[in-house]
Amino acid sequence: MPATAASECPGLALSVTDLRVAAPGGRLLLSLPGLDLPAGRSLAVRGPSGAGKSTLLHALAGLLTDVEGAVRWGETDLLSLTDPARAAFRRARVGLVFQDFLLFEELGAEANAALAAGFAPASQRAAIRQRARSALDRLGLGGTSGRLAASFSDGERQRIAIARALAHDPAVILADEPTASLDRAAADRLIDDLVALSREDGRTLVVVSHDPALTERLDQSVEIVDGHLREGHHA
Ligand SMILES: Nc1ncnc2c1ncn2[C@@H]1O[C@H](COP(=O)(O)OP(=O)(O)OP(=O)(O)O)[C@@H](O)[C@H]1O
Repeated sequence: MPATAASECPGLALSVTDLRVAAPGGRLLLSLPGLDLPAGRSLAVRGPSGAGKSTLLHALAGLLTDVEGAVRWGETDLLSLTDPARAAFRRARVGLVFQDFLLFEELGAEANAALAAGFAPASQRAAIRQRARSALDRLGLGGTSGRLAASFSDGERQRIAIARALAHDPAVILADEPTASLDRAAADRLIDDLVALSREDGRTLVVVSHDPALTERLDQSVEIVDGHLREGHHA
């Protein structure tokens, strides 16, 4: 499937310049002179354990405040925003799929996927619930009402987490090791789903992963080693 034409692309371009993240004690965790990703494209972030990959993803999400440099998504310079403005940007534009699934066990798939509806203005709730339902359908989890989150397999839980990230129609999806706890078959299905979110929907996708079956499917890849960047591109 060809990439969505740029004019129709709902994704946002990423531009990182001179990013520096330090631990509270002052140790430098990440130093990135520059990183660019066009709107609607996908980027794999690889590297050894402890290299700074999750730190980068958190910085791209605007979840770290003690950060120097610039992280721009489209026209928005994340680090220049106030905390509430950054949180509002994240809610509106960024879908997060992080390692621990953070599902509410006592709720079903749809209630988990549509969680954002509970915090959204009344006028947006129906649309969020509708998108959560259609994301679950698309990910093969439609018609599961009556089952609690606890009854789903790890692969299914990961897909519920993706449906939740999609429920507010984000321009950007950030995922941390989305296939880490899955068997090969479930991981491969999830990879197809993730790639389609970028290739077919035109969302910008950044995925931290050790899984070559995933990283090789994305448009670009970078390697982080000891807090520093090594860059490489797929054809
Ligand atoms: N708040 C913090 N205070 C001190 N050190 C931190 C903090 N957050 C992360 N680190 C350290 O920063 C380094 C990078 O961590 P990060 O989680 O980004 O690595 P990673 O590449 O995602 O590793 P993994 O593949 O194991 O998840 C690690 O040495 C970690 O211990």
